[in-house]
This record gives sequence, structure tokens and C-alpha cells, in this order.
Amino acid sequence: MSDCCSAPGLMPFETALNQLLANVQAPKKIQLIAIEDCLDRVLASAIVSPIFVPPNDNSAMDGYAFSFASINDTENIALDIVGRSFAGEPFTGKTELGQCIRIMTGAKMPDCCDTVVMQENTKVVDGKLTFTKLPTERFSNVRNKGEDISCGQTVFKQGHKLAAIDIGLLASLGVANVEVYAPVTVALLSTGDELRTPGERLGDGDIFESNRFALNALLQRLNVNVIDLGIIRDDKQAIREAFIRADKEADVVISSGGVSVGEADYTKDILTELGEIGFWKIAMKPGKPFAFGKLPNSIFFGLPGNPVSALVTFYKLAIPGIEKMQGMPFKPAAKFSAISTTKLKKSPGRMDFQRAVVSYDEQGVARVTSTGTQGSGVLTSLGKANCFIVLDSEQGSVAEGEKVFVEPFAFAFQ
Ligand SMILES: Nc1nc2c(c(=O)[nH]1)N[C@H]1C(S)=C(S)[C@@H](COP(=O)(O)OP(=O)(O)OC[C@H]3O[C@@H](n4cnc5c(N)ncnc54)[C@H](O)[C@@H]3O)O[C@H]1N2
Ligand code: MOO
Repeated sequence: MSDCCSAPGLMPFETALNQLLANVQAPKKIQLIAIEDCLDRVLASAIVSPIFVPPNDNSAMDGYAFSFASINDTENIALDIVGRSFAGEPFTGKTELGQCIRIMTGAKMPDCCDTVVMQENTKVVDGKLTFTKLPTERFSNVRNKGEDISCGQTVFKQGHKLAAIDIGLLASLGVANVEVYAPVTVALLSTGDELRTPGERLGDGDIFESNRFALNALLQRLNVNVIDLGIIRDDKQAIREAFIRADKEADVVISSGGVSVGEADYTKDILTELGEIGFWKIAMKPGKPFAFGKLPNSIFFGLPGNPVSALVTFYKLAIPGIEKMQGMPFKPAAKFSAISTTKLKKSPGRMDFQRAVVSYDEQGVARVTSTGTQGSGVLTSLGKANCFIVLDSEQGSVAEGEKVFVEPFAFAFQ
């Protein structure tokens, strides 16, 4: 990723991301919560297994358990059935060579047994166990103590975001409560005199606003508390009051619109007045006028008003910042190369995040197709996409059939 060819006055994307991450802190507040409530929460302390999973050697089949030495003599084997081990009701006696016990799936293996035969491969004749097919190996059909998780093993590191399967794993360890970071509170507002809420009437020159709705939905996926401050007029005092309130009530303030150079673009003026700008203007497309800064009590992300620019900068810059504030380590996006099925227009100077659909053909070759018009106001270009085509700053246009890097969208963005 070269920083050499960004247009003058624009910060390279990678520099902006690193600066942003260096300026946000992991949370300090911790909560103890029941595992039933911990979906998508971030662990504030590692989980070390207090037990072996499974806790004992146990049978993987309904059948019969015995010592493998009992079937060394392959002629005329008939084992005495001397007991039974059911799940939750183990066999506590001893077996000797030539003996076996009836055993069920999940039941504890008796100490003197090391092998299980499934019952379909046996026949009980005159009260004795005979075999229609002999196990060929010692330890057949035995699940070992701790084969999934060892006692003392770190199962999840601090900073791990808990998924649904993780909750099952925690339960399997007998863990009832976990320490997680307190959720971040985000205040969200849109600026613009032309913006109307769905349900209202559109006047001449008005548009229905979409940014707050999409951003609010994405924030729900991030499991943060959202304070929706609505639409704020293009008026310095109204924006000032909204920022002061947002800064009092939230850890993060996110605005959209008003960050460019127009006469009614007040966002960064008010940010400078109340706090400080970290950086403004990035060599990325879409999203050039993104602003990052600090208010007295909160972190500020100023997203551009254009819907695609707002969502792409939110995804590429605000989400990593919020995730760090939730205690998660930064993970660079996964990328792979694919063949572009279309020509892609690109001028050197900014890193492009073009919207596209990637899939594999019958030969297993990844092919990526642009979603079409890439204007920053064309929200369908993002809605139809499942990935970005990421083109470096210095790169020019791409010919059909050329290889490009694609970055599939994370679950939270679809
Ligand atoms: N002379 C220049 N003009 C512009 C530049 C520039 O460098 N020089 N940059 C362009 C780029 S790039 C972008 S991106 C936009 C960003 O402008 P703002 O952040 O100031 O956004 P607005 O002017 O308020 O709005 C832009 C556009 O988006 C619509 N919008 C705004 N908010 C919403 C919303 N909540 N939901 C849906 N749509 C929204 C708004 O109506 C405008 O059409 O500046 C370029 N200009
Ligand atoms: O950030 Mo703007 O998105 O290039 O229109």
C-alpha cells in the first residue's frame, strides 16, 4: 500500500486509519453478565477452562466396551457381559480379560476397558457377546478425556467478541457468567436543510435522508447504545448545540454531512471550536472529506453526506475505531485476488473502494463484477455489492480480465 502517490493535501488511507486507532482507547468499564446475555459482547478477561472437555474417556457409540487384549484371540470370541455404563450412570466395578460391559453413547469408559464395538457389529448368543465384525484397533469408538479442551487451556482471549457458538462452548465449560466490556454509547446525527425523514412530504429541492437509518442499523449490529439526535439544520448554533449535547451523553459522536468546503459545511468549524480536529481529508474514494477529531468527552467521526461515502467511511474507519473502544484488537481486512469481468475507471491520487460482486466460477477462479455506476450518491452500488475492489492510490484504470484485489464485506455490513 503506497503512500507516495496520494493527491496533495490528502492523508493516505492507511496513515489515517493508524492515526485514528492510535487516538482511541480500549474501554475501562467492565460488567459481569450471564452467558445467555453475552452474544456479540467483548470479553474483558480471558476464559481459561476449569475442566477437561469431555471430562472422561467415554463411548462414541451404543455398544459394548472391553479391553482390546480380550479379542487378541480372533477364534471363537465370546465375552461375558458383566455390567453396564449409561450416560450419567457409570459402571463402577472392574472388568477382566474375557469380559465386557454394555455401554451407551456418552457413557464413561470403565477403567479396565479401552475399546468399544458398535452393537450393529455384535450378536448376543446364550448371554455372551460375539462379534460379526471385530474392531481392528485399540481405542476404537472411544472419545478421549480433554480431546476437545484441556483443563487450564485458554479458550478465549481478552478482546474476543462472543459469537453464538462461543456461548455453547462457555456453557460446556460450566461457565455461567463472563466479564465483558461495557457497551460504547454513540450519538448519531445528520446535518442538512434538504433532508426529510421518510413519512414527511418532500418540498422542492428536498431529499429523504438515508444515512441515519443505515448507520443506526449498522450500529445495532455492533452492539452499541445509540442516541439518535435526528436531523440538524445547516445552522452553526443548531450544530453547536447538538454537538454539545452529543458530547455530554455519548462516548462517540457520529455526524454525516457538512464536512466538505461548501458555504453551509459547518461541521469541522464547530469541531475545531469545541474540540480538536485530528485529521480531515483522506486520499480515499469515496469518502475524501471524512473528519476525525476529539470533543471534550468523546471521539468524533465526521462522515461525508453522500450516502455511499458516509457508509464506506463508517465501515473502513469508524467501525475499527468503535471496535477498539469496545476492547477488540484491530484485524486488517481479508483480501484476495480476483479477475475483473469489467473495465474499471480510476484516476491516480486516491485509494478506491469500488463496489462489486465476487463469486467463483466452475473452475474455482474468483471473478469480480462491478455493480455499475460508482457515484457517491448511488446507494444501490453498495446495496447490490458483496465486496470492495480495492485499488491503490497510484493505480489507474483497470482493463477487463485484469487481476484486482477484493475485500469481501464482513457480516456486519450486509
Ligand atoms: N468544491 C468541492 N466540492 C465537494 C468536494 C470538494 O472536494 N470540493 N468534495 C465532494 C465530496 S468527495 C463529497 S463526499 C461531498 C461531501 O460533502 P458534505 O460532507 O459536505 O455533505 P453535504 O454537502 O452535506 O451532502 C452531500 C450530498 O449528500 C446528501 N446527503 C447529505 N446527508 C444525507 C443523508 N443524511 N442522507 C442522504 N443523503 C444525504 C446531500 O443531499 C448531498 O447531495 O462533497 C463534495 N463536494
Ligand atoms: O468522498 Mo466523495 O465520496 O469522493 O463523493
